[in-house]
Amino acid sequence: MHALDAHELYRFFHIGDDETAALRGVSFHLGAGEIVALTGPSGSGKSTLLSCVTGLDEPDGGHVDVSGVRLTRRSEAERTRIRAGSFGILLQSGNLFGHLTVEQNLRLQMLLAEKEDRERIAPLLESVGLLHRAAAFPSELSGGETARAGLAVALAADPPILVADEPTAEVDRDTESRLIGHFEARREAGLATLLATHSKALAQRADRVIRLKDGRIVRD
Ligand SMILES: Nc1ncnc2c1ncn2[C@@H]1O[C@H](COP(=O)(O)OP(=O)(O)OP(=O)(O)O)[C@@H](O)[C@H]1O
Repeated sequence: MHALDAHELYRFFHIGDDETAALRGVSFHLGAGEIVALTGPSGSGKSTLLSCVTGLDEPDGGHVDVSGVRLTRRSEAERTRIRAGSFGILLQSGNLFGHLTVEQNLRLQMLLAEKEDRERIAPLLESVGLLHRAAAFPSELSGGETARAGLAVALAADPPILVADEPTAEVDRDTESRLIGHFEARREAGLATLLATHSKALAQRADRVIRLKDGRIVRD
């Protein structure tokens, strides 16, 4: 049984008479202890796929299983419950609550996943270069700091599946290697990691690369 299974996912968007087929029959799996990099040009469907596999969006066709449990076409409450127990998620829309500090956002994530561990907060913030911003509110962070705080939140509860959209987009090289270290530690711990990325350095360290083009998986 895989940590994540996507079966023949389709997703269409309509604006007026125009239809965009963002996903056209995408199937893949993600094993425990595996890092998979999702690559492809802008508009190829990466973000749509991440939203569908986490149950934040519903595919128009196909389905997603999380550790063998069907996530697709469940009630919102059930999807939320499965998501809280299985996923750490950083999408482009962000994952920080604006009325909470960076540290409070991390603690909330741990509470939601029922894995509170205050000892982990400082080392985690340090590793993303944000210890000095623990008491800051999201509105006080730069773009790069926001992305790193969001990644710390997604990692906070050691989720069985980490899903992150461009986790190293706005970081310098040193921070990127530290973040890659986090992903590799997850691999060692048998946790699954799915990363949409344009970073060659990151894709090279993945166990597998899945490349999307026009909503389909293609070979390089
Ligand atoms: N909510 C939406 N409404 C209409 N069209 C959408 C919507 N979301 C995505 N699309 C379209 O679906 C296609 C896939 O978009 P998606 O954001 O998944 O691509 P991407 O590979 O993540 O791109 P990027 O690398 O630029 O983030 C694009 O043509 C996009 O314009």
